[in-house]
Amino acid sequence: MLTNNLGYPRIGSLRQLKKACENYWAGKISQQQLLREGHLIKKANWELQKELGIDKIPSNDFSFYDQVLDMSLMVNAIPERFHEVLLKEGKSELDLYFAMARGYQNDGLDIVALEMTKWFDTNYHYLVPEFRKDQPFKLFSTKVIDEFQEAKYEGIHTKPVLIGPVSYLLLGKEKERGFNRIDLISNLLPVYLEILKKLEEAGADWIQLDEPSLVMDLKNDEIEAFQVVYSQIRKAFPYLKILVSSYFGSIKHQLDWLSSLPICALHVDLTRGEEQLSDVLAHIPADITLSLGVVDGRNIWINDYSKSLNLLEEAIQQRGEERVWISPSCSLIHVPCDLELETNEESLKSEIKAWMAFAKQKLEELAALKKLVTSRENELFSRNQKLIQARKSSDLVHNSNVKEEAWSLSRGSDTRKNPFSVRKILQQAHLDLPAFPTTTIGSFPQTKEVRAWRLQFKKGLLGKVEYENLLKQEIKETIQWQEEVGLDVLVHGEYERNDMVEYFGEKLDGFAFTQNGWVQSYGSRCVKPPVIYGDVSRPEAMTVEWTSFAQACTDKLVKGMLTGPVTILQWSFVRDDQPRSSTALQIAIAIRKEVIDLEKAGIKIIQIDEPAIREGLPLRKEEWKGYLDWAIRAFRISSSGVKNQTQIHTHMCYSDFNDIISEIAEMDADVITIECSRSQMELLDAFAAFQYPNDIGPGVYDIHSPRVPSEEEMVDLLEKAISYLPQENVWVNPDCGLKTRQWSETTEALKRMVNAAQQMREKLLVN
Ligand SMILES: CN1c2c(nc(N)[nH]c2=O)NC[C@@H]1CNc1ccc(C(=O)N[C@@H](CCC(=O)N[C@@H](CCC(=O)N[C@@H](CCC(=O)O)C(=O)O)C(=O)O)C(=O)O)cc1
Ligand SMILES: N[C@@H](CCS)C(=O)O
Ligand SMILES: [Zn+2]
Repeated sequence: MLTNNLGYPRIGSLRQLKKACENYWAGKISQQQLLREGHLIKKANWELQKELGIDKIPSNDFSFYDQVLDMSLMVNAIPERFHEVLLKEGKSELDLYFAMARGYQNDGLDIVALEMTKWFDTNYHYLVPEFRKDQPFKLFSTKVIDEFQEAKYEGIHTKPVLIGPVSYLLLGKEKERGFNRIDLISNLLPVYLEILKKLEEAGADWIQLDEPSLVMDLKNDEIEAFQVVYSQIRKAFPYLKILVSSYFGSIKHQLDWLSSLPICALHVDLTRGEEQLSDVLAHIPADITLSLGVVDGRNIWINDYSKSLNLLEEAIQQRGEERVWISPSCSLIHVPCDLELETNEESLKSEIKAWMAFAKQKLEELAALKKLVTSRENELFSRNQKLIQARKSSDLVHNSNVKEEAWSLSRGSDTRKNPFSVRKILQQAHLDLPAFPTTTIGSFPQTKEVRAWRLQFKKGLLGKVEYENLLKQEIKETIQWQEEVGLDVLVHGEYERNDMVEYFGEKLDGFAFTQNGWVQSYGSRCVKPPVIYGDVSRPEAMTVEWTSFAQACTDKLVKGMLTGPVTILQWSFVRDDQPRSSTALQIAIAIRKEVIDLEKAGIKIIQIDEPAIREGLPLRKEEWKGYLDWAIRAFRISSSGVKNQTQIHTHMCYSDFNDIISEIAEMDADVITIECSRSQMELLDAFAAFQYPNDIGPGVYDIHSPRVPSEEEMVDLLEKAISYLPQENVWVNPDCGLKTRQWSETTEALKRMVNAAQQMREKLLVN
């Protein structure tokens, strides 16, 4: 029986890739140095996997920015606006690649980046391929072949990984009307065939084609595309072994037609739909190898060997050891690299650490399971089972007061005192805001200085009072600056937060956090998801002091800034010993208390960010209702403890709301700010069609790109916005927080944004 890995984290265990990319973008290192750093990470990953005894080691799982963007470059899906980059002196394929990811504002060019969106239900973001009618494809980037050769040169025979052609098309977007992107399959397939030919010539035997769209609801023409693609591949390459890999859910609903797909191996995610195994065994022909994803690639808890071995044994009995592989459920890019780097008892108690496994430890688990399949009479097994039992009964996990509070929550705790129409009038009187009120989403640039102060504080090199005074000075200056620019609703800037989820994780009981547990979120940006191990409660106020300080610096309104329960849940590693809904409820109660305390402290506007509500949506529609019921209720519980006059904002980004607009309306936030600029306000279609009643701030400034939009662009976007929405409901704001931007970009962009709002007021004779 073989062990099979689908993908390994590519950021480097100390985030070497982040640092190298950012240095390259800043012109501090050469392209050669960047490529060298990439090579070192790949080499280290391949060697580690070999050392740990992984039989099928992936290549092309590395990426300098994003694996979907890599595919777009491979098949030459490069929108025309980027073509000029290569004509500029000294610009290479890699510069073109980064231009597509980040936009390009240089050498007299001003090019908007590709759109970015969530990778299925994860906190990873990919760059959306753009498709046009009858679009031709051709082989452009040979990265997959180069990386196979690179590994071969290091003495490692790898299994190249590509996103399968059907999922690649489904992940993209039609950029003009009158066609369906799946119809491009006949143009795309020849490029895949050409690549497979080159890989075969280079000596590859197994190829992994990731088709995560298999876990979604597929239309007939999409199923037909699967059938055409894989039979053509088999016809062209009778000796190449194709592993089709599904993940993030069950494929039970596809088995009727999947059973006749001419492939050599199929990967299934048994951590999400363990019950599918018996159906898979019954439907998938016995000569097809099954790669069983028994080790959770989305969470950090140790594997329960007893449970995994039961599944593996069921499969082995049916089709023999040689036709069963042991795998993580999906690529390991969604978990941090190495638990051994966690040595701080204060943030992660050793008792809890013993229940956890990161990417490296998960590979060790695969190797252990391979050993244990022959016999459980082994120290590895008994030690594992002891830890599983210890976690179940640990006092660290259970808090009866918290459970009691959740059970006894009074009826009506999830409803504001009056409907929005009443609240709007009261809030207008209370807040006295102009038409097209301007605001920002919360964070201001997290400069090197701010991060360095925090690092020094954490290392004990800076005292608490000194650290807090530095942050207060920063807040004071930010407030003054916002007043000067003329923004209407100010924010304190979130300087005290390392991250909008990790910060709350550090303040709440029931959470542990890591020193080095980085996971890629997009490009060079990483997060350290906190670990929810036990019942959640709020020992003390978390943001009141900072917000009150900011409010004391100005007569203008300062908006309190919180992260919502669903987002805290979604962006943490969660408990797997109770339903997500129970954990969400506990967090909601904690946030509700914070909202009430902010109101008591005189804060009149409070924003509860919920960018991950859409991301948490189950991948299959039939499961949506169950999720939305508890997720929306959690938000409502967190936000409904305040008076009518207190204005509740929420914020969402990277999401398409078309299909959940009525639930978004049920959240009943007084104002919702959303990301809209890259998609040119397309998202507002849904709000308009639904006649969304509350206020909306459609983002007019794409904060993911260093590019500064012009005032005219923002006016254009606002004009578009009021063609969808009643103008009295429209707010003016960027797409998201500004923590990743430089001050120079922020200053210019926000001045232009305030001017754009003023232009709208003048044009429409409102104030
Ligand atoms: C809004 N988004 C968020 C998502 N998920 C989150 N958990 N948080 C989010 O804000 N998902 C959707 C979107 C987009 N995603 C991201 C994700 C990450 C960032 C981001 O800016 N990340 C920062 C890291 C933030 C952080 O924790 N910083 C630490 C500093 C740690 C550090 O690097 N220290 C250095 C020393 C300081 C220095 O010299 O820079 C060191 O130790 O060497 C902190 O502030 O304390 C990133 O840089 O990747 C944005 C959007
Ligand atoms: N308040 C947060 C929201 C990010 S989604 C910020 O401004 O960074
Ligand atoms: Zn956001």
